[in-house]
Amino acid sequence: MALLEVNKLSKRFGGLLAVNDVSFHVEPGQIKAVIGPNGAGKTTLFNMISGTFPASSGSVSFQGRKLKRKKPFQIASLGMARTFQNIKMFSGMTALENVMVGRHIQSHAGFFASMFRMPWTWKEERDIREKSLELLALLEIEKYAHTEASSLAFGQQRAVELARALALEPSLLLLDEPAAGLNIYETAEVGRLIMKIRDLGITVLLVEHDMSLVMDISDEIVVLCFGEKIAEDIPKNIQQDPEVIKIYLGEE
Ligand SMILES: Nc1ncnc2c1ncn2[C@@H]1O[C@H](COP(=O)(O)OP(=O)(O)OP(=O)(O)O)[C@@H](O)[C@H]1O
Repeated sequence: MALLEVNKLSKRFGGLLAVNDVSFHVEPGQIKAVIGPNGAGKTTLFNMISGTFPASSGSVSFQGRKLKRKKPFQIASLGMARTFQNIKMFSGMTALENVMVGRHIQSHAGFFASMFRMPWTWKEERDIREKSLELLALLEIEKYAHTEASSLAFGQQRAVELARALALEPSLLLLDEPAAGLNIYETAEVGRLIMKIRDLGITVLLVEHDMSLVMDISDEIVVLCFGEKIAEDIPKNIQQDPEVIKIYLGEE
């Protein structure tokens, strides 16, 4: 069974059909990418999958369950975490605290009880701290655990963001332009981290403009153009697809 099924999904904004009848599957353990020129509908598609806004028609199923009318936090608690195009660190908080916030969302005690340090939350707090440090180590940024997150280099902030998303213990990770704002070295690093995350058994769906990253790490690619899916294949075939070449060269 597919982990995620996108079935005839459409989104209309007034007279504009931003996503038009798009269907695809994401299989467990895959890295799947959605690409397409500016305005192709990639972010709109992501927002419908993660519950940011409802689809005009069509459906999304996750782990065999339809997600209709579920709010983003409900979808996240089912095991689908996402990151955003613009990195959003909690200001005034260290890298570790940023990850701990992600973990608190799914803790028993709840965010407020933990904030006020109720006695019954102490053990849970210690566990959350330990698990968050493990995630920082996994993403190779443990030495920045106690540095204010917003003062880190972009590539390191991206890694903190990935750790914070992993703190939800997702089975599917949605990444919205993970290489946005990164230089080529940081992009290569993020690519390596994404593959490391996949190797832990976490499925990844990403939207990305950086073609070398997409071609390097994806198992399969969906190409959108003016809201429609025009191709879906392995990277080697996408690179040779005449229609895909035309829209990218046309864009240049
Ligand atoms: N909230 C909205 N209201 C009206 N139109 C919108 C809205 N969000 C997106 N659009 C339009 O829908 C189309 C698809 O936009 P979307 O942001 O999904 O594309 P994209 O592929 O993510 O583009 P980019 O690569 O530039 O981020 C565009 O024409 C955009 O102007």
